[in-house]
Amino acid sequence: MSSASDTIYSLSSGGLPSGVAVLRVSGPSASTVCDVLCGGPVPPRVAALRTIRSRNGEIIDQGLVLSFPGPASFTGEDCVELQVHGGRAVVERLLDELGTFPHFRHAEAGEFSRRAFAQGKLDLVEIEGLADLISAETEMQRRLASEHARGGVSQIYQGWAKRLTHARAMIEAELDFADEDDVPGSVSAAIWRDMEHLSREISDHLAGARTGAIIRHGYRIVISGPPNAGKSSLLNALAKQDIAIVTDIAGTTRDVLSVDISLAGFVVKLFDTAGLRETDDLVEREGIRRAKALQDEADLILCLSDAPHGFMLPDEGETEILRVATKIDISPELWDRTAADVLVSVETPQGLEALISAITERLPDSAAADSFSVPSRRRHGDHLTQCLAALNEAAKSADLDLQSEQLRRASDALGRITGRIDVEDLLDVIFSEFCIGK
Ligand SMILES: Nc1nc2c(ncn2[C@@H]2O[C@H](COP(=O)(O)OP(=O)(O)OP(=O)(O)O)[C@@H](O)[C@H]2O)c(=O)[nH]1
Ligand SMILES: [K+]
Ligand SMILES: [Mg+2]
Repeated sequence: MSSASDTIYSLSSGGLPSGVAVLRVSGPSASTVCDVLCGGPVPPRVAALRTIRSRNGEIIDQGLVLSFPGPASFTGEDCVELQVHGGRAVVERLLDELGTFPHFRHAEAGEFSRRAFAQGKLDLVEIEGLADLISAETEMQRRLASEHARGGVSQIYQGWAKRLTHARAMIEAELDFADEDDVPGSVSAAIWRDMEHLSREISDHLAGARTGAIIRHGYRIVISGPPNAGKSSLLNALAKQDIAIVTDIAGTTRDVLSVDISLAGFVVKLFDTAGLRETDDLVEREGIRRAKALQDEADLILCLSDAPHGFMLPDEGETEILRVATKIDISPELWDRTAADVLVSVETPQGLEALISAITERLPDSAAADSFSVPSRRRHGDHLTQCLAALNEAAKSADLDLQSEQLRRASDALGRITGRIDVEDLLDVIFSEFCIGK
């Protein structure tokens, strides 16, 4: 049975063998590791070079020992870290040895972070940021994750929560003293002015959710157009890899093909799709259905055509579209300046740089100072939307009781983002994203 009173341990560094392996221990008995295996206590937060011996005095390894007495540690509990040689047998032996300590057990995935949350060292947004930081693969993902992990976004939410609490307190006061004349009406007016500002701030922040999603999940570009427009050829050219089959037979691509490329620090997901046309071929029809479905989820659609009047623009939807003229090596004279947004040929090749620039221009602006203070997850966006709805309800209502109740809802919604309230059901989901040792 896992219990919070256990002392937990695990390898916290990556795959073995490695130059150095870091083993982490956290819990009430962590410091006994220094006493029993490392020849005695070590000074807090200073690396101490020690010979590490088993209980029966056999030398296991020599390494650095660090002690972080709680609460000034990652988990908030007493922690000890052993930096040893990263050989499999060394690590195995040490883990075995730690397993023999009373009330010690191996940590579960994310358990160190979960303890940090339980001890109030980190809130949920910071923890999610940490999980993202560990899995970050692009520069933008790293910057987004870092902003969340270091508490920048939590600070914003805390500031908002404080203003909501203040507003509620003032309204409650007005309720309590409604019969008396000594609550100045201007207090209430000032509160509602601030709530209006708050509402706008939250809306602006919510508008950044798309940026957060693009950074985490990638910017989705669907390549579409009639058969033989050169879609697969363009995918291959942009990916600089021979991924999709290219032939002069119309209807070559049926399944959706996808490849990730990296652009200006973002993950860009390119999708090659079946050529759009009327057909009785069952397989091709399914491919076309999938192609159209994908357009709905796209951030950008590249509509390809090798003839000026051949563009098949989607009928509806708000997705941005770029008209890309293809194969312009064949008959460049067909194309006047307004017929397409970009002109390319994969043969010569030409126009690919211009196409890449046009795509890059449409990526979120990473230069703005607050580009990374955006909601990074769906759950944040959902709670913020609830918060905003309650706030707007409160502002509309003339009844003090209702105003107070709606403001309470608004701050509860904020509290759920950082995990201050009512998130028990969420915890397993969030911490399961972690690897063991974090
Ligand atoms: N000259 C020239 N030919 C091209 C160019 N791009 C593609 N082609 C040719 O056009 C034909 C069709 O290209 P694909 O890339 O298979 O076209 P597609 O749009 O994926 O076709 P489907 O998958 O069948 O819908 C192939 O024979 C390509 O070699 C280009 O820039 N210049
Ligand atoms: K083809
Ligand atoms: Mg194709």
